[in-house]
Amino acid sequence: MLAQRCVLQSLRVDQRHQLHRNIRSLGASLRRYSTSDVKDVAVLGGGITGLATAHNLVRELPNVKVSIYEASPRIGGWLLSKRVDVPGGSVVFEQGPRTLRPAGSLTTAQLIQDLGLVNDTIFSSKTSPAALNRFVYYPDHLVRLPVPSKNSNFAQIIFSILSEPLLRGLIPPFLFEGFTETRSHDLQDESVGSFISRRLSKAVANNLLSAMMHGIYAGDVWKLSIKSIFPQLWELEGRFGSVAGGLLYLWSRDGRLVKMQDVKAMAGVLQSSSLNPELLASFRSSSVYTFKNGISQLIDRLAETLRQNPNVTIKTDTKIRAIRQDAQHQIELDLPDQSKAYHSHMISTISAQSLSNLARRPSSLDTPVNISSNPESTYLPSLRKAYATTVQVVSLYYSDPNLIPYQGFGYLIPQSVPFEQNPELALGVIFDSSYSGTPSQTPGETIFTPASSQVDAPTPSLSQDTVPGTRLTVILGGHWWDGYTYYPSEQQGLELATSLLQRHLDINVPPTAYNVVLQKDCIPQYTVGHSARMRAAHGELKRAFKGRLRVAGSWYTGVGVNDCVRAAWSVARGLKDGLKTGLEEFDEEAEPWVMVPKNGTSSEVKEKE
Ligand SMILES: C=Cc1c2[nH]c(c1C)Cc1[nH]c(c(CCC(=O)O)c1C)Cc1[nH]c(c(C)c1CCC(=O)O)Cc1[nH]c(c(C)c1C=C)C2
Repeated sequence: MLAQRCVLQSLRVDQRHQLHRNIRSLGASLRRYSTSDVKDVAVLGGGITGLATAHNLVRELPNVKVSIYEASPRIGGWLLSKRVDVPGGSVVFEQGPRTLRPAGSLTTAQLIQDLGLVNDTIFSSKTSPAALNRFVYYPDHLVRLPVPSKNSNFAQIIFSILSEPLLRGLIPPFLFEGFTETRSHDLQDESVGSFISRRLSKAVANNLLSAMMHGIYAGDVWKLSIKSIFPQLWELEGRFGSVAGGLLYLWSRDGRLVKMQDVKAMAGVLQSSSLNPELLASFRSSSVYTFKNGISQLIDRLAETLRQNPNVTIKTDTKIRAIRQDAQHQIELDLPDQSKAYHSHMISTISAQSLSNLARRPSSLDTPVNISSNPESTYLPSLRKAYATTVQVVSLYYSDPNLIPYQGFGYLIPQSVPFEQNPELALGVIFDSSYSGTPSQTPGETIFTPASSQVDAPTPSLSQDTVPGTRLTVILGGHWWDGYTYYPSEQQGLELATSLLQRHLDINVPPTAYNVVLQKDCIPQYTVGHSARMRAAHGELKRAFKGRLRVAGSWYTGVGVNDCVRAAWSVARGLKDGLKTGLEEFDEEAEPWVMVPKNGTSSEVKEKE
């Protein structure tokens, strides 16, 4: 409550009035919209967003029936961990996301607490190698990114900035950013690469930002949208003429820039949550976390809890063929066995393109049409061009715990690395042993010791693997494979990964165990124009489905697991509050940015007019 009051106090008078006007108009729409209209909700998609949406629905609206429709035989989507037997024990191979970030993710914290997973959570402290040691491969060796911390050796930082081709020449663009020309008013969006080249330099875009885009989106820095991916940077340039000028201004006021709707969401979370202070303290002191049996533990526990609820049905192997609204405004679904199902509301968490395909106009239902070439055939044409990158995830376990001389989360390979150094078209390598806990040989004994006095060992008591060793993941493909119709086989993927590791890390022994998986179309790409397309989709959803069909998930408001859990929370709450589509943040009338105190509790921030 204190944090909420401080956030509200930090708003300008006119912003506070605007917030009160919004609350009044929300109250008015609530009077028109009764939650008794929400009787039974279909959730399309059984990945993390779908399951978390169902969880929040039964929490918020306990009398409502929820049916989850999943096209494949298993639930969980991209979150999948596999425990594999190896000599002397077992190790966990992740096939998709593997860690979660605690920063700014109260809704995920609440979910973990609700599911009773706190004691199975492995936290990596902010001073662990996983947090401090980040490497980029450039041009033919690993470079540790200088991260200033209280124990930093500044002489070493200066030396690496001067001697490393990756970092040399980095300082002048940052020093002069404040003096570069501001964008023209007509520019509505541009690529991350183009923005960074304009404000800093092309080398920073190609060498550093492209590596970062590989690690998050497996995407192309020259296609991803600055406005969607780094909205604060875009806003700072727009407001203050330069990012540095804006940051300086915020720093001098001890504030940060956030979207008004995030302030409201935060206030909502704080109001409705009952977070355990110990869990909050663990969140504050860690950089990433995962679970003892891998990230799938979140899915397994969610599914178990949902299955125990008599109001929830999970239908796997059920591929919906079409969606429409019937004469009574109910959502009508065409099921695979030619029968129909009716629901008062539906929340779609499947891919934007699949949804656009399902929401076809009646005239186009009997004839097979290609929606990407005929926008008129769907009610949701703005979603039809969305696409995602495909990656191959090659997980490897070696029984030697001292196989590599590096400790850290792993390394990323930027777009600028020449083909001869990356003929495998790899995006990066993750050192999974860095965040997954330390297996004990005998109870209480830890295997690893920190590489230097700068770092702490990971939590010794919890560990994913039951035997010591080195676990690595090589990620191949991403945007390099855009337009491919053929991908490497499992055997080829293994060969590509091991040849890369031999060249980059001098690993010359075969892995003790491995797992190769192709994740087709797994990371949605927020390319230039994403926010404009989403704004149009918001209008299309409102017009065609009048609040009965809403969307959530990685295709819209953030690709991370935390983003999906947050979207699930807000779409479920929105159903209770009568909001319309799940894409409200793209609405033309969405509130602007506001400045709030840095920690939500510091002194009041006064904004310059
Ligand atoms: C399967 C490959 C994936 C790559 N990116 C993602 C996946 C699933 C999605 C993703 N990765 C990160 C984020 C940011 C926010 C978050 O939820 O943590 C997202 C949406 C960051 C990240 N990337 C890697 C790690 C270990 C992390 C988390 C921890 C951290 O930042 O410290 C590694 C990594 N992911 C990919 C590659 C190529 C890669 C290489 C080292 C692609």
